[in-house]
Amino acid sequence: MRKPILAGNWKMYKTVSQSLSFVEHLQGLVDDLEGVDAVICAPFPSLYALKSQLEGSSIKLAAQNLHQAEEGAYTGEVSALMLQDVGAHYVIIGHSERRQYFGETDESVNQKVHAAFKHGLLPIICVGEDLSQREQGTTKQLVEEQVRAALSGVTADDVTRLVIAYEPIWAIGTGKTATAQDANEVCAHIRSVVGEMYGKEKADGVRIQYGGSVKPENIEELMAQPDIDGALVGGASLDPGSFAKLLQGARK
Ligand SMILES: O=C[C@H](O)COP(=O)(O)O
Repeated sequence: MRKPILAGNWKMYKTVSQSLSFVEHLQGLVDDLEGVDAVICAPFPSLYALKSQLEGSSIKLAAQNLHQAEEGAYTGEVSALMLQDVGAHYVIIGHSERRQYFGETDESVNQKVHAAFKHGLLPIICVGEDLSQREQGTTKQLVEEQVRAALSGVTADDVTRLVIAYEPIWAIGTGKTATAQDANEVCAHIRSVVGEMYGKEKADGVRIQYGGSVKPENIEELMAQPDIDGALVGGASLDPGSFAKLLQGARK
């Protein structure tokens, strides 16, 4: 049985004080997180402050990116060790916005996955097609290539610790959600690819999220699908009331 995982990706929103106020408000709304892993993917400046505020809470922190190098002259970048040091537990890798605007490639995604594991961070690996790829019918092929590339060299022990987020690009921030059945079909395909690489037992242990215009109104329908184990939520994760409802809806 896979434990659902609901992650709020704040993207480039919220100052440190806004982040702290969000968590304070959320903690007043949610007192029981049994049955769901709650993750906040905050901007870099907020992570350290949130670490202290979340002391004793089961809410986990995630970063939204990392650099693959151990350290070095990479102005503006942040390493896995630095993120682990400020309390990150997970790190998003290969989000489509990073692939689109910052030149992230399947190769750099794979390097980042290895860098994350080396310092005890658990990757949330994002994959997904754009609208033209969906219309051309190449979604499964593309997602398969992304998954195979991202997991290259990852051990069978580590594979069950990471999370894969299927996010169709055309559904991100657009209000258009893939139907729950379509989303599940791609998530099931991702699981079968992991199965080909690592065996069915391992694949059955990997958590696969859906992302793209997830809201309190559609989370339960998505979570009812057998291969969807959680969600990576952008816009609807920015408000504590909405995030609390998403956490509630993510429990299976
Ligand atoms: O990381 C989250 C995704 O990009 C989804 O964003 P969204 O929920 O605003 O569509």
